[in-house]
Amino acid sequence: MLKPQEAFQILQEIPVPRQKVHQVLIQCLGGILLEDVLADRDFPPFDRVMMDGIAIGNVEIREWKWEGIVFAGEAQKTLVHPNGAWEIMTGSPLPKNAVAVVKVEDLEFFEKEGEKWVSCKNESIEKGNFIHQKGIDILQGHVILKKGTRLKANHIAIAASVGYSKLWIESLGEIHVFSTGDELVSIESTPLDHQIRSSNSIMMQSALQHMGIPSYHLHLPDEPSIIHQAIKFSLEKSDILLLSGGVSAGKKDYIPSILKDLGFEAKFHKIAQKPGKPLWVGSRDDGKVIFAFPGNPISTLVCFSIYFLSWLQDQRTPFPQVKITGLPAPLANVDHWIPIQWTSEHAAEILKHNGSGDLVHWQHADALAWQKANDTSEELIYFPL
Ligand SMILES: Nc1nc2c(c(=O)[nH]1)N[C@H]1C(S)=C(S)[C@@H](COP(=O)(O)OP(=O)(O)OC[C@H]3O[C@@H](n4cnc5c(N)ncnc54)[C@H](O)[C@@H]3O)O[C@H]1N2
Ligand code: MOO
Repeated sequence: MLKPQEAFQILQEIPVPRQKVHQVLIQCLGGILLEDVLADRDFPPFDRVMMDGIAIGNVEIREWKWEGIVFAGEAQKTLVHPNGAWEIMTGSPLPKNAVAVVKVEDLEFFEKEGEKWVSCKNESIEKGNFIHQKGIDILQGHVILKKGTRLKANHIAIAASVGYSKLWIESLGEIHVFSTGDELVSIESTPLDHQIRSSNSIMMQSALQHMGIPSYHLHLPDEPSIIHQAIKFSLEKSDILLLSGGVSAGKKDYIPSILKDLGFEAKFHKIAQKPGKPLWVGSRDDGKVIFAFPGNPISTLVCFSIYFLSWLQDQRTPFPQVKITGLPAPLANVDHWIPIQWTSEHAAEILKHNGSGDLVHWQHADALAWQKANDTSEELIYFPL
């Protein structure tokens, strides 16, 4: 049977299907930029005041005549008197002829002969203080975001600031998530004795949502014709499908044969690992990819976190070794994913649990330690959860 390491290698060969879309900015997070984004003006576009206080033209004196007040959003003023000061707010354009800004905390405003004055006790005032100089960040026409950037929240802010309300990106379309099994009922239901509430799909959907990936969920009964129809229909709308349940050896574990009927080639089915042995991953000639996870909640969690996310993000590598207390003896010929909880920065202990159907004891898991088959070492590499 395939080892986890071999499964990772196979996954690397399966391209992640992405679509080219001109997407509204709010939905661009996580997408890959297909165009250079240019600065439409200098940044900042004017000498921007960085502190509430006064703008002055003479840094040698400590008393200035008040000339007026300017707020952010008002057009640039002019400092008329060489020893004058404009009262200014953060974000306002520096008045013409001003060379420095002094913070309000260092100032005292007072009246002299019916006129308003301002003084400062601060000894060091230098030209340029608290002025965000026009064009110092970037000049108009220069590339502010490079093609190929994977968009994070800060990139979205930059695109907005240079006037791009839409971006050409390569993005994942909606991922369709299926739970399967006649024993499962919705979260809102009161289950009968032999039923359980479905938890796998919401676990996956919430993780996808956190990554900014839209998803759609459907629950399917253990009825081959319905499963076939629903998956066929989904494949017209979605490039990536995630399924849970129905992939092991039970009489109603129809998923692998249905996926074969729908034209999918199994890249692998079953990995020599615990939990998550019956994981099925396949693709079709048109680039569609399906991950069918073993139904036990922990098996889905482990396979989703380790295999699916590493494939999707093309970047998850295990973390360096950590010393773990309480490790069980290694399994013969089967790699073991062991839930661990941190006890200090570089050490962890194992969590005792009741197998891959036990969500309860796994709630404290910080990471998954990777104990390879027959490996007796006490230091293991791990994936954070
Ligand atoms: N004879 C064999 N039996 C089993 C094998 C095997 O190799 N030979 N493998 C075992 C392993 S390992 C796992 S893991 C499970 C996986 O089975 P399936 O993928 O076929 O999943 P189901 O049978 O449909 O469900 C298993 C278990 O998980 C619960 N489940 C399913 N979906 C959900 C959901 N959305 N939310 C919460 N819980 C879910 C389901 O009720 C079952 O209790 O097979 C072993 N058997
Ligand atoms: O994959 Mo199973 O998780 O060992 O129960």
